[in-house]
Amino acid sequence: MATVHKINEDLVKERQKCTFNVQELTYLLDGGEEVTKERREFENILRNVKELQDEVPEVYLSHKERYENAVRKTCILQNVRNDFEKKREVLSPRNIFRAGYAVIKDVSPFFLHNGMFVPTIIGQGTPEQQAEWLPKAKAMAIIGTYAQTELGHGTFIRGLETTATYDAKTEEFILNSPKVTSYKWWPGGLGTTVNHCITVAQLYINGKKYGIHPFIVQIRDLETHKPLPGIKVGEIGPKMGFATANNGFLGFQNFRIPRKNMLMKNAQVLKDGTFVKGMNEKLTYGTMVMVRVNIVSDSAFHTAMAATIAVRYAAVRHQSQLKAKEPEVQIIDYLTQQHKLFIAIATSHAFSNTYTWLYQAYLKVVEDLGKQKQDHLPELHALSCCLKATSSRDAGVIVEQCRLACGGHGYMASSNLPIIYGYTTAAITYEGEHTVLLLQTARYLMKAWMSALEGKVLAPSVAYLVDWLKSDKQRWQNTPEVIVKGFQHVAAGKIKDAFDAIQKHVKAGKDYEDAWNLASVQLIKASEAHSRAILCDGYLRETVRTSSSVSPSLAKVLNHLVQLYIVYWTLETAGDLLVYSNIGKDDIAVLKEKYEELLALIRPNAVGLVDAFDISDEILQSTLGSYDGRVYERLMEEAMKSPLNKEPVNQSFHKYLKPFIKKAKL
Ligand SMILES: CC/C=C\C/C=C\C/C=C\C/C=C\C/C=C\C/C=C\CCC(=O)SCCNC(=O)CCNC(=O)[C@H](O)C(C)(C)COP(=O)(O)OP(=O)(O)OC[C@H]1O[C@@H](n2cnc3c(N)ncnc32)[C@H](O)[C@@H]1OP(=O)(O)O
Ligand SMILES: Cc1cc2nc3c(=O)[nH]c(=O)nc-3n(C[C@H](O)[C@H](O)[C@H](O)COP(=O)(O)OP(=O)(O)OC[C@H]3O[C@@H](n4cnc5c(N)ncnc54)[C@H](O)[C@@H]3O)c2cc1C
Repeated sequence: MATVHKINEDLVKERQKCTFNVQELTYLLDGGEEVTKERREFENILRNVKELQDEVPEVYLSHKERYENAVRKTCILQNVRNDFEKKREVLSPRNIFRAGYAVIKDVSPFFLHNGMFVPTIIGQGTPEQQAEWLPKAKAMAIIGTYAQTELGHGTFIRGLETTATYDAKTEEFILNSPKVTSYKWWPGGLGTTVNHCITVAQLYINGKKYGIHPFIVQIRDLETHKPLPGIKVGEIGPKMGFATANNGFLGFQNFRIPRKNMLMKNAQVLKDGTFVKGMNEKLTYGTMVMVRVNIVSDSAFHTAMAATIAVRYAAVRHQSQLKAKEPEVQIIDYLTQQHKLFIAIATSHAFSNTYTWLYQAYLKVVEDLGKQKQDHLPELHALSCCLKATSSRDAGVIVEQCRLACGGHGYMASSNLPIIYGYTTAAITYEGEHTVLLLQTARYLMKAWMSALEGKVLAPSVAYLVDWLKSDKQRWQNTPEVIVKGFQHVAAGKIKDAFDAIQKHVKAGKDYEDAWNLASVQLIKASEAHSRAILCDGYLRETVRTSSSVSPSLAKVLNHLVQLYIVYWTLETAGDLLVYSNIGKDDIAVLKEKYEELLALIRPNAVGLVDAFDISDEILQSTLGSYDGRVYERLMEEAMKSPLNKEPVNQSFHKYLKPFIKKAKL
């Protein structure tokens, strides 16, 4: 029988202090009691699968062993999931995503299968193509990835070099990787796991180039798993994180695939080689838009993980005295510690709230596209780009801040913060590099500004530009609503400045493209300001909306959090607000006090708030963040698992140290 340990006394006291119902918040964050129950039930089943327990912590395994262990466990996870779904409903994607962390400590080698391979078949395939591949892909009879990036190009996908040349005689495409730079590089699972992939390649028909399109390609034999003739595939080697994601490379040499393997929901190639244009060539980029939306939710979860670890640890950890002769204090009672941590909790809520409305906006665009309507696509693209960029970047900063808040122990692998940092920061680069995505949003903002100047009606997310042009700056008040307006004024001011900078360069004789480049630092600043205004506005609106449907005690805490988020960012960007809004120095002084008040209000609920994220110990994988707070015991237990502690004297002593010391004595 498993030993039941006592909960750390500090944590017991913290939980007693909590002023709201933790369970109620968990249900709210999950999207309903039923979702929470389903999640817990599934996590509980996984917890009891003996084969999923690691005898040796993964960190001590070699690169190869780690990968093999990840494949082994991912297969078990998939089987458990299939059994679960036979008896009950299909698990929600977020619940299966979360549970994955309890199984694979790092990133699953199957990750891109569900993350991008299946969604691309859904988003880019015709009904016939979906009927052919989806059942096999969903059942995992075929396993795939998304192979777009190449050694030479990741951002500029119009520059991809893999070619798909149509041969009308055989009704096939011939895939080739003409140069080393045209090798696919990065796709998750490609190294040694998948047997299929979506390959994004330049289409050629009769010598004419038709741009990039997605193709389904089988790359390995389904029986032997050997690469098919004409395929060169392998793993790219160790990275900063993503240790078990099995990222790979792939090259083609006159590799033939049938015509029906080009995903043709948008553009088509007919049997005779006629090219039929799609409604909008950018619809080929659809999977990326979906993943960017999802990354906002992932950023919320990664932030919640780090906050849970660091807040619980801060409640357990005592260090230094505030006053002489008094006991050492819980480090959570240092205001500087609260400053580091409470914004982590609020940020996770801000991203969850943002994801809720952004996902609805995404679904609406998908529905519209089905009716051949694409009016809201540019706005969704602009929003998904800047919110992916900002949420992943903020999450990276927050996770690192949480690590620092745990002092030396945060640097231990067993805290799990290094691995969380590894996959959180990867998201800043993948699915569209940070700066590049901010610049995509900036393109939209420049057009919006021009439309505003022309007096046109703007899309809701940029409608504030019209208000800004119409009215004088509002009289400043230190209320969340007026502060959000202030963020909009900053965004509008920076958008205008960037626009004017481009115009100035153009007037001085520069090409528009050069002018754009010269103004691009201002452009990314405008995009960042726009993101912050959107995040604060959306978070405030969602909180107001949900507050009416939850208990008054929970509504109060949610209100503290959203205020904290808004005031935190006011103080962080005070310089901008002083330039672009009516805020005064005195207002900032008042807000500094307000911020300290909010920290004090949140303090009794800090542990309750991270408990409400309801991240099980199996998912957290952290000596510092477990529910029972046995921090020191767990650190010691984990240390004892080091292979170096398995023998009293390591052989290197006899081999190297002893002769070395002897020589030194002579
Ligand atoms: C078990 C679980 C355990 C552990 C998991 C742990 C951790 C993982 C955590 C979370 C991950 C969660 C989910 C993620 C799932 C998978 C992700 C994993 C790995 C990442 C995979 C990848 O990275 S795939 C490759 C992604 N690549 C990119 O994103 C490339 C970026 N580049 C581009 O998108 C484009 O090239 C571009 C947009 C930068 C430029 O394109 P282009 O040159 O063609 O366009 P222009 O700039 O000239 O613009 C022309 C007009 O087109 C408009 N436009 C551009 N894009 C779009 C679009 N997508 N939709 C609509 N419109 C678009 C643009 O706005 C221009 O319009 P104008 O009106 O201004 O002309
Ligand atoms: C962990 C991980 C997993 C990945 N998984 C996959 C996968 O499964 N499938 C897949 O296809 N790809 C994958 N990728 C690749 C990823 O999508 C690309 O790395 C990413 O899109 C960035 O492209 P890049 O590497 O070419 O960077 P680059 O574009 O070369 O960026 C280098 C620098 O140049 C700057 N830059 C580039 N273009 C511009 C511009 N127009 N204006 C201003 N600055 C610019 C960038 O801001 C950056 O600072 C993965 C990457 C990582 C790190």
